[in-house]
This record gives sequence, structure tokens and C-alpha cells, in this order.
Amino acid sequence: MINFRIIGRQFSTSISKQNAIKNVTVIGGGLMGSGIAQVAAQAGQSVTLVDVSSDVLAKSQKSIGANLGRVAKKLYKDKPEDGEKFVAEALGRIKTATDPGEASKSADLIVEAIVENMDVKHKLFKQLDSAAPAHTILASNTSSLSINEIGSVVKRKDKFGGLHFFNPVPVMRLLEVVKGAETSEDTYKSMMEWGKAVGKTCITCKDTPGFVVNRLLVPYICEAMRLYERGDASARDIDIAMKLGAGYPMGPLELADYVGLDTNKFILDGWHKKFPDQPLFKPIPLLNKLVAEGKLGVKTGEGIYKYDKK
Ligand SMILES: CCCCCCCCCCCCC[C@H](O)CC(=O)SCCNC(=O)CCNC(=O)[C@H](O)C(C)(C)COP(=O)(O)OP(=O)(O)OC[C@H]1O[C@@H](n2cnc3c(N)ncnc32)[C@H](O)[C@@H]1OP(=O)(O)O
Ligand SMILES: NC(=O)c1ccc[n+]([C@@H]2O[C@H](COP(=O)([O-])OP(=O)(O)OC[C@H]3O[C@@H](n4cnc5c(N)ncnc54)[C@H](O)[C@@H]3O)[C@@H](O)[C@H]2O)c1
Repeated sequence: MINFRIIGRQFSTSISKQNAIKNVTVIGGGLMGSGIAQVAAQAGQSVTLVDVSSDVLAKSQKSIGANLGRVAKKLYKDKPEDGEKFVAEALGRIKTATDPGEASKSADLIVEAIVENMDVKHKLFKQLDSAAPAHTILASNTSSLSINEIGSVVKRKDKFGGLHFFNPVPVMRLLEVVKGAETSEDTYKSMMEWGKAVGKTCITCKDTPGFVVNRLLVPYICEAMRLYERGDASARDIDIAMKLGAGYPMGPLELADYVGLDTNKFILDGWHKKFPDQPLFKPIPLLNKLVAEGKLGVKTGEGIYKYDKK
């Protein structure tokens, strides 16, 4: 195992020689998919990044290039020419495509990072299951849906599981590896090994709502939003409180904007439907209003806060 790590600024990457997964297809070129493609390419793997939109793919390639540049600046502080080579080589390992079926044909692992909607994910996984070779592992990066339910449409249930990354993927060091009811031990081990190979610390989770992190994070963000909605404190003060009083790098409302208020709403609505008696998951009128107005957070330039458009 070759390991190079810069601790302190939340960055790590490593290349494992034992990892058998060489060709990775990532479906969804948004916030998460582009980050997952980046860390796999950084680790020396061949990546195909797929999205329904070629505009999204062009935007993803641009942001991956910029984010690789940030990584290179740290890894090759005193050797900028090596940094440029690192960026060019990693970018060179990422192909883009718009047809998920075609892009699955040479994959050892497919990671899905499309919209948080069960029907859309089912449609995609049916297609991937029939197009991908028999050995290919299929995984979902879902934040809140059940891995068993997503995988219910595939025949290879032993080769299906969850790989839950955190945003921003190149910086956040955790990967939750989710074992479904029928995930085989070999698949689980391959997912853990691959997670390590792309520089993450892996934890094992059962297929329970929110796994570990989101089971704790969702109620926390919801309560912050309710506090703000009631007018108990300003958004800024709530965020300052949690940064300075609890040591979090971002306040809960900043984090909600960063993740995307649409994603927040998908999660909350889904859990409310599933657990209608749980007061922590009750709808939040202010969240619904902001989403209805298209104020989705950082990505649209406005959410709870306003942002400069890039
Ligand atoms: C609204 C109410 C509704 C309620 C409904 C329910 C809500 C549910 C919400 C749950 C959603 C779950 C989503 C998902 O499933 C799980 C998640 O992903 S949760 C999110 C986890 N992430 C975090 O908690 C992020 C916390 N923030 C941080 O760690 C930092 O703020 C930051 C993002 C790293 C940014 O750090 P800053 O210091 O502020 O800013 P810098 O820009 O200086 O960055 C620091 C350092 O990192 C490098 N860097 C940043 N981004 C990238 C990148 N994309 N790629 C590479 N490198 C990056 C940057 O270069 C800096 O390095 P330096 O220059 O200092 O060397
Ligand atoms: N945003 C976060 O912080 C975060 C963190 C962890 C996990 N997740 C999960 O990751 C997934 C993606 O989230 P995101 O924030 O990257 O979303 P996003 O909206 O940024 O990106 C989703 C992308 O998927 C594409 N897409 C939709 N349907 C598709 C299809 N059938 N085939 C190919 N591409 C398709 C869209 O065009 C879009 O570019 C969701 O399941 C979400 O819950 C999100």
C-alpha cells in the first residue's frame, strides 16, 4: 500500500495495490458524482462519468480540473510542474458519456449518484443490471433511501450495496459502506478495499435510515431550520453558535445550503412519508417555500443565504 496523506487540512489519498477494481463508472455528473470520479481518477483508476446532460458533463470536467488543482497545490507544493502532471494525468483517466448502458460494459464497479428519487434510481439500476458484465458491483450513493429497496430491481443482489460519500468528496475523509440484506461478503470486502484505495476511511453500516451520519445530521439540521423559522435566532447567529460553540466547520444552515435545499427536501419528505409519527421529520414550511421558489442554496445562488454567482 502506498499512502500519502496531508493531515490537518482534511485531505488524504492513497493507492492500494490490492484493489481489484480498476474501471469505475460513475452515473450522475453533479455535485457528488464529479467528486467520486475525481477521487477514483486520483487513485489511478479509469473512470467513465455519465450524465443525461452533456452541459453538466462539461461543467463537471471544469470543476474536477479546478479541484484537482487545489489538491495538487498541497501535494506538490514545491514542485508545481509535478502538480500540473498530476492534474493532467488524473483528468486523462476520466472519460465522459451520456449512455449509462454503453458506459457499463467495461466497469468493475458502478457508483450511482443521480437524483434522490426511488423510481428514477430503479429505472437506472434495471438498465445497468442488464448491461453490465456479471462480475460488476453496483452501488448507490443515496443519502437517505433504503439500499435493499433500491437494489430490489436487480438480479445480482449479492453484488449490490451502498457507498455513501460526503460533500465535498475530495475533502471529506469518510465513506459509509452499506451492507444490504443480500450483499455478499466478497462484495462488501471489495467495496471496503476500493474505499481505502480512493483515500477514504470506511465504516460499515446496516441498511437503516440515514445510515450513521445522516441519522444524526438530519434531525440536527431540521431543528436548526425550525429555530430560525420561529425567529428564535438569526441564521448567522445559529451558524456562528454551532461553529464556535460546538466546533463544527460549517453551521447547520450553511451546510443545508451547501448540500442543496432540494436534496434536503427529498430526504425530509421521504422520511416523513415513511415515519409519519416521528416529530423530527415533520415538514418545514420555510424549506418548502424556498425550494418552490427555486432557492436551492449555493448551486442556484440563493437559499437560506445569498451567494455571489460564479
Ligand atoms: C434546511 C433544513 C432542512 C432539513 C432537512 C434535512 C437535512 C438533511 C441534510 C443532510 C444532507 C446529507 C447529505 C449527504 O448525504 C451527507 C453529507 O455529505 S453531509 C455534508 C458533510 N460535509 C460537511 O459537513 C462539510 C463541512 N465543511 C467543511 O468541512 C469545510 O467548510 C469545507 C467544505 C472543506 C470548506 O472549508 P473552508 O475552510 O470553509 O473553505 P476553503 O475553500 O478554504 O477550503 C478548505 C480547504 O479544502 C480545500 N477544498 C475545499 N473544497 C475542495 C474540493 N471540492 N476539492 C478539493 N479541495 C477542496 C481547499 O482548497 C482548502 O484547502 P487549503 O487551501 O486550505 O489548503
Ligand atoms: N449533495 C450532497 O451533499 C450529497 C451527499 C451525499 C450523497 N448525496 C446523494 O448523491 C446523489 C446525487 O446527489 P447530488 O447532490 O450530486 O445531485 P446533483 O443534482 O448535483 O446531481 C445529480 C445529477 O444526476 C443527473 N441525472 C439524473 N438522472 C440521471 C440518469 N438517469 N442518468 C444519468 N444522470 C442522471 C442529473 O443530470 C444531475 O447532473 C443523491 O442520491 C444524493 O442523495 C448527496
